[in-house]
Amino acid sequence: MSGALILQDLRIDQGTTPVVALNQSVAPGEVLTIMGPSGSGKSTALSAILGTLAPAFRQQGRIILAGRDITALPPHQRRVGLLFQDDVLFPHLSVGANLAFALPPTIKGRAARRALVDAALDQAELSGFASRDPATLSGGQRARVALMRTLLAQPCALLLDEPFSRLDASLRSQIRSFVLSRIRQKGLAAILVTHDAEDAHAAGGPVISPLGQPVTL
Ligand SMILES: Nc1ncnc2c1ncn2[C@@H]1O[C@H](COP(=O)(O)OP(=O)(O)OP(=O)(O)O)[C@@H](O)[C@H]1O
Repeated sequence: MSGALILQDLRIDQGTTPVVALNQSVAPGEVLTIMGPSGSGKSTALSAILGTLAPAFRQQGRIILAGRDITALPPHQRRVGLLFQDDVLFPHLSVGANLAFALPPTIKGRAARRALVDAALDQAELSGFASRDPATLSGGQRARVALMRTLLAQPCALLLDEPFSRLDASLRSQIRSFVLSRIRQKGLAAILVTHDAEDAHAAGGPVISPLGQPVTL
């Protein structure tokens, strides 16, 4: 299911200091980029959307995803996926089992679950990798499996927290294109947090600070 992610006067304060102030609508398939110096509130904005904001902060405003007000929902009911730089696969599970673990429990039956895992591996150009040990994958292969695992949970929106920063330059642009093409193909509303102007440029959407000011690249 896809739909817009609407941050309606989302405001997060720490004491009397505003950390996040966003009034923004992200269309299906669009990527909003949030940039800013260390400590400026980028991760705080993502935590609020995920539903994991620390108690030290005060939150106001509403978060609407695909027509549903998710502001007060617990994280597992929000259908918001997260991809981050240290995304690790479970080392004791095969690649296929790592992917199957992410599938919603509503998808029943071994054959149906297996078919979805195989289709995800195909899309990641990793057909035949289901029984592989994650430790035997290259960095790029691991990054593609981590993305497919996030997508198999069938999120409506995808948050990307510096997801490419551990990859070297050539792999970075390859994985970035792969991630962006999946976002467009699935029509996911996405928010990218990055320090990298090239990432922001490739994302193609608006670029703003956690306080909602436009950022010039
Ligand atoms: N759990 C917490 N409890 C209290 N204050 C916090 C907590 N997490 C972050 N902060 C503070 O909130 C502010 C925003 O932090 P945040 O992590 O959102 O910044 P950031 O832009 O993501 O930084 P970085 O680029 O370094 O990851 C900072 O002043 C930080 O010290």
